[in-house]
Amino acid sequence: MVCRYGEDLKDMVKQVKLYTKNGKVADYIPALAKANTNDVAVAIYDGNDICFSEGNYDKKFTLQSISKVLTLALALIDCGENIVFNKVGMEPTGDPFNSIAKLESLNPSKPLNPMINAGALAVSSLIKGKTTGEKLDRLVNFIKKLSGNEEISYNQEVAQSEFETADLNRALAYFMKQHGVITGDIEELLDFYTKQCAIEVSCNDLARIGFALAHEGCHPMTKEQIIPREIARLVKTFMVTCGMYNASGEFAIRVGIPAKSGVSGGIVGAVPHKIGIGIYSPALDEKGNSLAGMKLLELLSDRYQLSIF
Ligand SMILES: NC(=O)CC[C@H](N)C(=O)O
Repeated sequence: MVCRYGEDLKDMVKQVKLYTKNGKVADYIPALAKANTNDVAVAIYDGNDICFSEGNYDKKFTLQSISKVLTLALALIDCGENIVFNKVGMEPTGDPFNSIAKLESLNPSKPLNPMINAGALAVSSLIKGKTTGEKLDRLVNFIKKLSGNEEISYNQEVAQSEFETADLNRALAYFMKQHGVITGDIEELLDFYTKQCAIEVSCNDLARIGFALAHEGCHPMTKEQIIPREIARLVKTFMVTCGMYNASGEFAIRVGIPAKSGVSGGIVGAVPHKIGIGIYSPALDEKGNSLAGMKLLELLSDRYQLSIF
């Protein structure tokens, strides 16, 4: 395939593969420990139904924290800004993604933003649906539309593995219930949250999701407005300020692309009005971001002047 990014991507993937040696796959969710540390894959979508891909770009992995961007968009569609931001704030934390510290020290104890686990749990509790199954179906359908992939579903083994070991997330959720941030049954919420995190995608899917976000929530083919413009703008802003957890500041300086990572090693990037990027490389740094993935985004940003700043 003759393309603008083709040869460059090959070189870049080769370069960043070295970084995988310095990272570790997440193992606090036991099923994630099976990932192959050396994997690096990337896909870029420019809206012309041509995906420039390199590495094992069709390999499936779970969304993990990337799902937080999508549940935020859906909760905003479902409930509107007032209700959502009554439960969760808009400020970066500077703390690890699963930290409980600020929940206790702040008054009221509402989570600082929707990209940390506490905030994401509060947001997930707002998704409309009578049962966990109904909520999950709505979320999966939303992701099917954004990615244009009808096959999207969740990985039961990863969901179960996280559900059985998610005691820190349980603690966050019970703490917030005690303080009136969350209402409803916490085990049901954990069931939904761990399934949402276990939704599987490939780099190609992520690149298409990134593209839709980059183009104000509009589907490139059908031109359907899947996410209202204002919500797409809001979500991308959170990706810039909080998308890489407590590495978001440095990432904004070095890369400058609205992006969201997950502990499976995935990253979605949305370059406004240009391209969507999907990356998979499960070797993580100590903050839980894909090492080779972040380096690859830095190379891409430099090479094609993709920083929004
Ligand atoms: N940073 C992440 O990707 C975290 C997501 C993971 N499911 C958790 O809640 O711990």
